This record gives sequence, C-alpha cells and structure tokens, in this order.
Amino acid sequence: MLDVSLRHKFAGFTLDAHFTAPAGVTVLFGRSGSGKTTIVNAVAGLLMPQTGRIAAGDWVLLDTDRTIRLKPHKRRIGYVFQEARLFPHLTVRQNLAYGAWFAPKSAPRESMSRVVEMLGIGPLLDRRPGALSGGERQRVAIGRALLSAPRLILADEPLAALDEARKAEILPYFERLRDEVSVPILYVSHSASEVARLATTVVALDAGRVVAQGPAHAVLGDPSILPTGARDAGAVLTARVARHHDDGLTELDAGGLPLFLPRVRAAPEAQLRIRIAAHDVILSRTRPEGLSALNILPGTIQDIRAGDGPGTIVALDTAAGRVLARITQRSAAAMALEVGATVFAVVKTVSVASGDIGGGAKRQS
Ligand SMILES: Nc1ncnc2c1ncn2[C@@H]1O[C@H](COP(=O)(O)OP(=O)(O)OP(=O)(O)O)[C@@H](O)[C@H]1O
Repeated sequence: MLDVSLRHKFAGFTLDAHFTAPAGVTVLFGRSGSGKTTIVNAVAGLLMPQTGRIAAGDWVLLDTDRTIRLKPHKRRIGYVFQEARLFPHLTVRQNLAYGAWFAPKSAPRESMSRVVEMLGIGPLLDRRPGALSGGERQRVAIGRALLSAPRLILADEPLAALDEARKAEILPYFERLRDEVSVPILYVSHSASEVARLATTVVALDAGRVVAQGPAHAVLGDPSILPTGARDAGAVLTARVARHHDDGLTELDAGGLPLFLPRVRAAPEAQLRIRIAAHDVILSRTRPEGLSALNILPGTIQDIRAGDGPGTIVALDTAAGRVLARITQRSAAAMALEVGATVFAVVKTVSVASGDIGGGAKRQS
C-alpha cells in the first residue's frame, strides 16, 4: 500500500494531492498539466515538495515533518519509462541481472526464472537491446524493474512511445503484473483505454488536486468526473466469455446479459474487462427492433450531465454494469430523459476496439 500526501507550489500552480495506492495498478489519470509528472517526480525523489509524506507500507520515503528525505537511489523504486533505457552493450540477461544487483541482499524478490516466464522474454536472453523490438525492450525494462526487489513500481507513460500494435503486445504483460505481483504499481497515463484496461484504482487529477479516487469501474462510470473530458468518456464492464460463434463473434455474459463482440482471443469462462466508449452508445426509450446492432442493454438512468457544448452524458445502470452514453442535449430533451427512467442502450458489436478489451481483471467493489 502506497500513501501519498503532497503540497507544493510553483508560480501559477499548486499541487495539493492525497491518495492511497493499494496493491495492483493505480493510474494517475488527468489531462496535460494536471500534475501527474509533478507527483511522479516527488515520489521518485527528483522534486522536494514543500510539505508531504510518502510511504510504501512501513517504508517511509519522505516525511517533511520528520525531515525524512530518502535520496532517489535509496527509495527502492523500480522504474519503467517511456523508453526502455537498457544498457546497449549488455545482453538482456545482463540487463536483468543489473536490476537484481542493486536490490538489498535480504529483500524478498521475484526469481529471475519467474520474471522471464511472466514477461515471455526467455528467447531474448542472449540478445542485446539493439536486436529487440520496442515492445520487447519494454518487457525487458519491466523485468529489470521487478528484479530490483522494489517496494513500488513507477511506470511513467510506459506505452506512450509505442505504436498501437506494440501497445497491444505490452498491455497483457502489465495485466499479469497487476494480477500476479504484490508490489503496488503507480502508472501515469492520459489514455482512457489504458486506464480502463489496467487500473485497479484510478486517481483522477485536475489542476493539481485529486478529484476522485476509487475502483476503475466507479471512477470511469461517474459522469461528474471525466478527467480528460467528455470526448473520452466510457464506462468499464466486466464480463465472462460464454462461447465463440462460427461467424466470428464472441458472446460474453455480462451480468446475465449477452454481449457480442468481434472474436476475442480468450478461452470460455475467462473474465474480461470491456470499455464501452460513451460516443458508441445509442439510447432508445423502447426496446428497438429491426436493428443491425446486436447488443441491447436495458437500464435505468442514474445521472444526466450536460457539457459545455451540445452534448450530454447519460449514465445508466444495467445488469451488465454502469454504461455511459454521449448524446446531444437536443435528443435528451426530445426523449424527455430523466433520472429513474428506463432506457435501452444500443452498442454496435464492431464499435468496441480490441484495445478496449482486457483480460484477467477481477472486479473490485
Ligand atoms: N519546475 C516548475 N516550475 C514551475 N512550474 C512547473 C514546474 N514543473 C511543473 N510546473 C507546472 O505545474 C503544472 C503541472 O505540471 P505537470 O508536468 O505535473 O503536469 P502533467 O499532468 O504531468 O502534464 P503532462 O501530461 O503534459 O505531462 C503545469 O502547469 C506546469 O507548468
């Protein structure tokens, strides 16, 4: 468990952030300038906040009241940056061993063989970084961080420099880390898809303050938060793979409701997390018929939030979970939508991007 409490003033910007990161992935999520990097720098020890306390369990990194200020290299943090920053003259095996070299000898740590297996880097061990793809390099960097016996892993936009294919390659490894490693992971992102797939906990930031923190489905499903704006709005559902159909569709069971997606590579019974973008959802007052869309989720409206423009976000609770819909204020008025009303959310099967479907997530309540 990581506890962070920070206050720091720059000219024109005040950071006043307090949050707790339990096991799993805690994503610092907010638009540019909201304070993510300032927090990361304070946790890393590169910025000395005017007041603050940072502790990973009983390991105190900073406590300005008690004048505890550990130097960056003493903080026992495993870093994963945008670029892998491996030593080019060392093999993958030697780069991994370098991480372990700095771990205190008595510290509990992951074994090299487990880390190699978890990240699928066995075949790469004798290569040098120059002979690896960007995604492979990043997996090695994650391994190096894990082998340093960290109290905390700090991942600062680790996918930002990768193209979509490479992101898709790395995300499952972060999912495994989240589900199989007990070290808390503090992960910075401004990508709603990444947050939806990875976050155990979301810390939403705005102008230096934490505006919400909690499980991903609760924070992303709250239309009053929207850390990166209404365009990015989208709720997260958890569902189980029911069966694969011959016509290329996968049928999920989402709280008893069937949800059809283009073929998902996951075994029957696997638990998935699915982000449904709010702009891909259509609302209807009556159950639609004669429609090409396969997914129709009945629900009850919980909240209606008009934006600055012509749009409005409608939040509804369905048996599958919270769904957000972004529609025009004109439509909301024409349909006389109100809290408590029953509506049907229509989600096109092909609109759910493969990057928005993640594996292994246990729903936190
Ligand atoms: N050393 C500094 N001196 C003065 N102001 C600073 C300093 N560092 C950051 N700031 C200001 O603090 C605010 C938060 O910046 P920060 O880099 O933490 O945001 P961010 O959420 O990480 O943004 P991005 O996603 O663009 O990296 C910004 O307004 C920035 O200009």
